[in-house]
Amino acid sequence: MTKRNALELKGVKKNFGRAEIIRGVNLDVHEHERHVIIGPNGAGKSTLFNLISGRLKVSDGSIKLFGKDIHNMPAHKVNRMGLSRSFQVTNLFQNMTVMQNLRCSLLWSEGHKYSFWKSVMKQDRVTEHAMALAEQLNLHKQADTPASLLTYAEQRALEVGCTVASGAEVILLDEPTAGMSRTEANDAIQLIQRMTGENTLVVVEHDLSVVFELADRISVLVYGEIIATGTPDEIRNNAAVQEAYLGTEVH
Ligand SMILES: Nc1ncnc2c1ncn2[C@@H]1O[C@H](COP(=O)(O)OP(=O)(O)OP(=O)(O)O)[C@@H](O)[C@H]1O
Repeated sequence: MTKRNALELKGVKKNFGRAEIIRGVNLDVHEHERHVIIGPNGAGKSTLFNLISGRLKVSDGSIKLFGKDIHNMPAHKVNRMGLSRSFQVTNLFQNMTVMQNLRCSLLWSEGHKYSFWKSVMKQDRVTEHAMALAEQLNLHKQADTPASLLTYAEQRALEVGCTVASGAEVILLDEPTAGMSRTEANDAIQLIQRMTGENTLVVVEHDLSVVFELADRISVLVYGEIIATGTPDEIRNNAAVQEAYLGTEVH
């Protein structure tokens, strides 16, 4: 049975001035899969994420989310259509507590405006859901702690929690284990696996042990082009990938 595509990129290009940074990317991300994008520094991974999430306009080509065109839609509309990009730590509400951050994302998923925040704060249902998420994130003991006082790893966990709480089916995570110790990174992978269950996940990641642990499929972006897409084993054994990027790291 053919798998439904959550995301479909066809001939996507992005120029900055005369520099062509994304050079005709074709990429299918299947529904429910964990798809990791790897590539050397400057390959264009962040730019690709910015194009998918609507932060940047494509210069050419198309991007579909569950069959609907989303390229050149503003980021908030792409988000409303079911795609959420992990907020960087700096985008958490730093002065708000863990619970308030989670509530905010839950309310966004239900379409409330932030201006209704105070009245809706009383809703027991939202509170219960936020507490359940805090427990899943192992942040329930810090439920009333402002985000700014959490450790770095806890902030990244909360960021994942808020992304999941926002109700998107497709989740983009940008280097979710960057700056973490090995133990923290392992915990973060487990948390991502636990929290994102049935979601479709697209992840940019540098740490190859994380990549091979997390990915159902991997795409390798080199110099603005995807040179290979496949299962972790296929990518490990792909001669072009080894030559262009992975080199001895695989071995
Ligand atoms: N707004 C911009 N204007 C001009 N050039 C840009 C812009 N954004 C990115 N670039 C250039 O595009 C190229 C790809 O950058 P990008 O950040 O997408 O790569 P990356 O694969 O995410 O790199 P890294 O792994 O180091 O984060 C780089 O040469 C960068 O300088």
